[in-house]
Amino acid sequence: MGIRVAVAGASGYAGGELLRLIGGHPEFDLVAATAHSQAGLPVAAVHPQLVGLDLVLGRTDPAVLADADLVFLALPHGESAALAATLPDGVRVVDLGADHRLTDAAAWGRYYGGDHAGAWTYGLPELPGQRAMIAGATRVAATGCYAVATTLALAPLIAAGAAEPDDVVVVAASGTSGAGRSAKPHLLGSEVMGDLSPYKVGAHQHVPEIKQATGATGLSFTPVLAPMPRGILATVTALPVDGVPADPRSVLTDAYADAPFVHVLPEGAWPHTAATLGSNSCHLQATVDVDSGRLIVVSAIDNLGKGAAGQAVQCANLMLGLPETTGLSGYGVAP
Ligand SMILES: NC(=O)C1=CN([C@@H]2O[C@H](COP(=O)(O)OP(=O)(O)OC[C@H]3O[C@@H](n4cnc5c(N)ncnc54)[C@H](OP(=O)(O)O)[C@@H]3O)[C@@H](O)[C@H]2O)C=CC1
Ligand SMILES: CC(=O)N[C@@H](CCC(=O)OP(=O)(O)O)C(=O)O
Repeated sequence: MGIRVAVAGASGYAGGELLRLIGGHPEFDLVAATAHSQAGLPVAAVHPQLVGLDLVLGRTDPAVLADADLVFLALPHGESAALAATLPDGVRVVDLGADHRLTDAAAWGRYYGGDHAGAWTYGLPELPGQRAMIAGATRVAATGCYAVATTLALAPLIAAGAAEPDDVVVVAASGTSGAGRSAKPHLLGSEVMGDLSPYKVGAHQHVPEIKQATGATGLSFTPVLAPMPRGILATVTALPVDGVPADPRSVLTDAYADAPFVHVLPEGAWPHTAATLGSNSCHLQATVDVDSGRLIVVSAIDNLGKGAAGQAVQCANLMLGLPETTGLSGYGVAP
């Protein structure tokens, strides 16, 4: 018997990707997968890509989950905190939702509303010192999808004193699975195909999370919905400190020398989403804008991989004393 893991919210997009990764993980045994409106259905009826996984979705009930060694929560914002509070201390928990990411209660109230449940250990192993923090934690709040792509691009530049923290501009495009699987008119094929549309302009909930994770003090973030199922491409620009650009690419290369899933691409090669699909990788490239002198970093991830389920498994591996790469691939699926 391996390590007993359970997934709450298994009928959703992030939950489905978790089930796929757990199925290929050499140390994990899936003991429960739960849902809400779709409880009672076989997993393969909800996720046809998982045919052969003979399990019925249970109800999201603490009694079903408490028997696991580790529980992944892939629930809508606001649902994780109440459930997690009912799980025994001995059960490790990785929450893919936002409930426990922010340390600042005022920022939580401004962007999410309702009671602030308090912060857990932040689940981005590539931040300095964070790998050890995650390894010692029993509760981890995995990073938001846009926050993964942006933070991996920006945090080393601010930490190295290469980028001014007070004037950061990010424009990031996401595939539609980033919005979850529940039916919404603006996500219909007829609405999305052939279109690029900005949304939550000037008021996206990942702004306080990115500022917390990177040390940025002034951040303009514009998300764009893109006509593809998966992937995030974030373009991050910042002013160089004292107006003198350091080589941003070498700052990133040094920062991620020991990070198995972050790849600074060869000079001249630029990240694109298709190359990261199905992987737990983040692809980065950086340069200095010849006109404005701003530092530019482009970052690509699979929002359901490094942006959600892959990153959650990476954190779970660390919490359980396994190599962080166990059961995860840095290679994408193409074409
Ligand atoms: N999609 C993404 O790219 C990313 C998502 N995340 C986070 O992961 C979490 C899940 O996201 P995602 O998979 O996209 O969402 P989905 O909408 O695709 O799935 C939501 C899941 O939660 C269940 N659910 C819905 N309402 C309730 C409720 N009231 N109580 C308990 N369970 C409920 C659904 O069950 P049922 O279908 O049976 O109703 C389903 O299993 C969110 O917190 C999201 O922010 C994080 C990073 C990236
Ligand atoms: C395309 C789209 O709508 N994306 C969602 C991403 C949010 C998400 O998935 O939540 P976390 O990453 O915070 O968990 C949005 O912009 O709100």
